[in-house]
Amino acid sequence: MKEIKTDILVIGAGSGGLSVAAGAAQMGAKVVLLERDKMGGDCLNYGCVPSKTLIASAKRAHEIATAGEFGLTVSGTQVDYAAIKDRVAHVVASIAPHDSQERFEGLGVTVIREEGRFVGQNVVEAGETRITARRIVIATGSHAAVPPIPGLEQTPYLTNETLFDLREKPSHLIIIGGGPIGLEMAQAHARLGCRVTVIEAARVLHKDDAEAVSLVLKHLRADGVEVLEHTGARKVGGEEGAIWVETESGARIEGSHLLIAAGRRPNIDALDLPAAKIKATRTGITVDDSLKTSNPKVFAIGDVAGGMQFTHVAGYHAGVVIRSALLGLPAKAKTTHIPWCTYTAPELAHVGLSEPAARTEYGGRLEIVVQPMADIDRARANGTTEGFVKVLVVGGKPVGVTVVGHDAGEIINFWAMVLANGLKMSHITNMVSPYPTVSEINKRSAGTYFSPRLFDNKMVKIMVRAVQRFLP
Ligand SMILES: Cc1cc2nc3c(=O)[nH]c(=O)nc-3n(C[C@H](O)[C@H](O)[C@H](O)COP(=O)(O)OP(=O)(O)OC[C@H]3O[C@@H](n4cnc5c(N)ncnc54)[C@H](O)[C@@H]3O)c2cc1C
Ligand SMILES: NC(=O)c1ccc[n+]([C@@H]2O[C@H](COP(=O)([O-])OP(=O)(O)OC[C@H]3O[C@@H](n4cnc5c(N)ncnc54)[C@H](O)[C@@H]3O)[C@@H](O)[C@H]2O)c1
Repeated sequence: MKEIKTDILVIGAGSGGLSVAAGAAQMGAKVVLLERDKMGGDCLNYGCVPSKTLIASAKRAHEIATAGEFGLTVSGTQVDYAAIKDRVAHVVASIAPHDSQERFEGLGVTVIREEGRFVGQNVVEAGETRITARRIVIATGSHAAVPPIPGLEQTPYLTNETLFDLREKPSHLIIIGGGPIGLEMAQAHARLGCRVTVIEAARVLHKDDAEAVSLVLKHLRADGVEVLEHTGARKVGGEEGAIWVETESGARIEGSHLLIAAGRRPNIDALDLPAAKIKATRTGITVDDSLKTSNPKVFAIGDVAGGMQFTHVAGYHAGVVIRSALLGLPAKAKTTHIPWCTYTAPELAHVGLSEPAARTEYGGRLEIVVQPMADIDRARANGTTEGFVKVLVVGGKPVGVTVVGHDAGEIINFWAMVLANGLKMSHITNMVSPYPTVSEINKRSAGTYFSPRLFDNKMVKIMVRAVQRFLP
């Protein structure tokens, strides 16, 4: 067995692990990085990148199908599902060099392509190598949770790890789970000409603003997606190409393919966490707000830590750990300024408190501003008038924002900046937005907030009359 001593050992070369490894190595630390599968983790290989690339094809298909509204006649469009998957693979391959073993070795990281397993409090074995580290960062991510539905184990099904390799277009895709994965893939497939049924045990996108979700649902249904809510899958069966699902409400759905998108489980089974006295639950490794596990020499970041499961959160966690493990500075991971976006059409994005949480916390002090997209001239020109920005304001400061509409994920960036820096609505009125842009909606939201204060205010009217009397 080969022995290595290092400053930092990172287990998992996905969004979180790669960011820690790159940062630590470039700041002069000795870094060892373990990866048991593909460099780049879920986001690059089985998650964000392939899903958003597939959505891009679906968006084109939809634009062509609705070109008539813009005075264009298009005929004879064919969907070549295999060619779309070729493009998905091509885009993944074009990003892969950034996450590659070669690039990281070039940064001075020792990359070992083996599975890591704890054999002591700060000792990990990976293949024929034993690594002893001053600090260890677990960034092993998550995998698709497969619910214990009778018959599922004997039935062929897809997960996010196999969906993007599928080359024959499903004639009828049944999806169990109406979270971000389920809905993004449902709409993309419907727009590519598949029949799609989503079975959701609770309500779809249950973490998001209910009013915004209902707009998303309206559009999904208009695209032909059948969405069954508040009913779980009771029984599943069938064979390749002929799958059936019975729901708790008694419906029987027959389709060609089944996608399981029913949440995530942390990748912890191979780690032998008890050997390092690290505590975990079903949802992830237990961490404090500095991302330390129950073993103070070991951190856990990203999906495996069981909190918000997004690439940008894994990257943010990496920064917190670098500050603490490398520079010895106090660092805490917060969540109130973390945005997210579900890339359906319309997109649905959020940052900060939800409306129910803000009501509980602030009661009567909460003010709500809703700015419709239809008031924005550029949205009219673009034909994307559906949607709104909803800002939850307390004492002049936004505490939560939901955006639903075209490019909501782009618009939420602005509000992420506002919340991260504790800016007020008055700061937003100071800016000037170029006309005509869709992002004008942000400034308009601040205008909508201040309008009643300015225009429905007796004192302002009295003051203006008085000033007008004395002005030369
Ligand atoms: C279909 C889909 C779409 C998504 N879309 C988005 C999106 O649009 N935006 C967004 O922000 N997030 C999205 N996500 C979530 C995002 O992919 C994850 O939050 C992100 O990848 C988590 O990063 P991570 O570093 O924690 O884990 P990962 O990126 O999964 O990396 C973990 C790595 O650890 C390796 N590993 C595991 N165990 C071991 C071990 N014992 N030893 C060595 N290596 C190990 C794994 O092989 C993997 O490479 C999506 C996820 C899915 C499934
Ligand atoms: N755009 C993005 O940023 C993006 C996209 C995809 C995924 N992600 C990340 O990946 C995570 C996982 O996504 P997800 O959609 O799998 O998870 P999720 O947990 O958000 O949604 C899973 C859904 O499946 C339902 N469900 C579970 N068991 C079921 C059953 N037996 N029958 C019917 N419904 C059932 C749940 O009620 C839930 O609504 C997300 O929470 C998010 O953090 C992000």
